[in-house]
Amino acid sequence: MSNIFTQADVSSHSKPDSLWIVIDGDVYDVTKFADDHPGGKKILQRVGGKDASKQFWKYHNEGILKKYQGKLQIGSLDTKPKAAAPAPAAAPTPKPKATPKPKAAAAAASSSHEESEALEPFGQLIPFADPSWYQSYHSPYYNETHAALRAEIREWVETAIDPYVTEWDEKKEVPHEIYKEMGKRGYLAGLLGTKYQSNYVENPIKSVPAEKWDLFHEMLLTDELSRTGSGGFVWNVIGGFGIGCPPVVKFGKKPLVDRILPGILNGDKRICLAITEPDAGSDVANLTCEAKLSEDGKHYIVNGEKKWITNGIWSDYFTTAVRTGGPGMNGVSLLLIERDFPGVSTRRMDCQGVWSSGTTYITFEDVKVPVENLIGKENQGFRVIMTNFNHERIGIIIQCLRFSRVCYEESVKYANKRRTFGKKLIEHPVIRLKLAHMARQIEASYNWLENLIYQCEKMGETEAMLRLGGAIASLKAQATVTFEFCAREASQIFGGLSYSRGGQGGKVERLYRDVRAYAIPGGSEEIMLDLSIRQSLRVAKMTGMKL
Ligand code: HEM
Repeated sequence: MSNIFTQADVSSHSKPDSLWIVIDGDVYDVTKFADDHPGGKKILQRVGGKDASKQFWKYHNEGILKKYQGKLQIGSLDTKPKAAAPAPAAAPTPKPKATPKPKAAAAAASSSHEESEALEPFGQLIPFADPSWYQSYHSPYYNETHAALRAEIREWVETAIDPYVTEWDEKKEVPHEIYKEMGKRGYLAGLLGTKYQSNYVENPIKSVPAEKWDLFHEMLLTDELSRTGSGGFVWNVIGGFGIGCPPVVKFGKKPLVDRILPGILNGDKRICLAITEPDAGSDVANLTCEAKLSEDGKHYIVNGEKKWITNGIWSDYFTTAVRTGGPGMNGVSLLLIERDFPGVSTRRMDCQGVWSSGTTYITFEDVKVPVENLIGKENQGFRVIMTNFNHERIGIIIQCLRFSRVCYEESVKYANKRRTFGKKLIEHPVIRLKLAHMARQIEASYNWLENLIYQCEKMGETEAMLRLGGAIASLKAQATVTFEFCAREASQIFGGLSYSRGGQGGKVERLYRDVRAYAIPGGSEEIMLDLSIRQSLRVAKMTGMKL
C-alpha cells in the first residue's frame, strides 16, 4: 500500500461521513464498513481519526485483519517504522547461533548425526503450538524438502484459506476452486500413503522432487491444512479422497486406474469411501449392501444404503463395500460405483460438526456396475478395507493432534491478552495448569505418531497392517481423547467467546463441535482401545511373545 498519511491527515477523518482509523501504523477507511461492523458503528466512531490498535487487538484476532485489509486499508502513517511491517507468520526467522562444539565432541559426531542437523526455526515459535522441529529441535525425520513443503503449504493456507474458513463452514461447503487447487498444486497425488503418483498428474508438487516424497511429507500436508481449525474444511479437501482413492490406486485394475485417476488427482473429479451403513459401522464384516453378479457375468447389480459418507454429496466415484458372498468378512468386496450409473442417489445429512465436509446418505437401487470396476478380488475386500483403515486412522490422528495444538495456540494467545481480576489470564496459575496439561498430551502423542509414521515408511503394507494395527488403533484413541480434552480446556479459557460462533473463540467453538466426528468414525475410542490390545497380543503371540 503506497499512500502515506500524517497523523493530522487521519485526524481530519473522524466523522461518520469520513471515518478513518489507524491499526499498527496502517490507515483504514471504515466509513462504509461501519454500518456492517458486527461490533457496532458507534464503537468505531469513538476511535475515528485515532490510533485504535489497542482496542482492535482486544476484540479481534489476526484473521480479521488478513480478511479485511485488502478492502479497507488505504495506506500507512508516515511514522510507521519500516521494520515494523508485519512479517508473514510463515517466514523463517533467523536460527539462533549454535554454540561451537568443543573439538573432541565434534570429532565424535557421526555422519548420521549430520543428517539430523536441526532445521531453521519456522512460524511463531510459541512452544508446543507447532511440532518441536519448527523450533529447531533436532529430528531424524525431517530435511530441507520437508521445510520447503511446510513453507509452501503454510503460505497458501494463510492467504487463501484461513480468512474464509468460517464462512465456508457456515455455508456448509468449500468453493470447488480450492479442491481444484489441491490438484493443481500436486497435493492430492501425495496423499495416498504410497509413493508420489507422478505418472498421473499434470503438475507435480513444487517444493519436493517426486522421488523424495515420503510419509512425513504426507503427514506435513495434512498437519498444515489442519491449522485452519476446521474438521469440515480438512474433510472437504482430503476426507473422501484420502480414504476412497488409495484402494483404487493399490488394488484397482490398470484400465480403471488409467481412466479415472488423472481426473481425480488433478482435482476435476471427486471420490469418496462408502462403507458405513445405517446398521453397520465398525462392524464391517456384517454389512448388508448387496451386489449380485448378473447372469451374463458382466455386471454386479447393487442394492443398499450407505450412511455418514464424507463428501458423498459431491463425489463422482464411490469406493463401495458390498456383499458379494455369504455372511461375514469373507463375503465382502469393493466396487467402484460411478455417480452417473442409474439408481445412485445422495442426500446431505445434518450433523453436529464438520459442517463443510458434506456428510451424506446414499442409496443404490438396482445399480448396474461393470465387473471391471471390482477393486481387488471378489470376496476379498475385507483385507483391502482393513489395510485402508491404518491410513485413515493415521490421518485422523494427525488432524486431531493439530486441532489440539490449535486449541492450545489460540488459548496461549488469548491468555496473553485477556485480563481478569487485574492480571492477564496467563498470570493465573490455574490457566497455566490447563495449558501445561494440553501441551504434555499433545507432545507425547505427536512423538508416538512420528515413530509410527517412521515404522510405516520402513515396513511393507502387510507387515504394517499386522504389526502396527494395534498401536495405530491405540494412538487414534489417544489422539481423540487429547483433542476432546484440549477443546474443552480451551473452551473454559475462552469462556463465553467459545460459546458463541465466530469471533475470537470461533475456532475453539467449531473444534468443540467437531470432536465427535473424530472420536466415533474410523473406529470408536472403545473399539480402538480393545483392538489395540487384542491385535498387539495376537501378533506378538505369532512372533514369539513369552508370557
Ligand atoms: C479494520 C477495522 C475493523 C474490522 C475489519 C473489524 C471487524 C470485526 C468483525 C468481523 C467482528 C466480528 C467478530 C469477529 O469475527 O472477530 C468484529 C467484532 C467486534 N469489533 Fe471490530 N473490526 C474493526 C475495528 C474495531 C475497532 C477499532 C473496535 C474497537 C474500538 C472494534 C470492536 C469490536 C467489538 C467490541 C466487536 C464484538 C466482539 C465480540 O463479539 O466479542 N472493532 N469486528
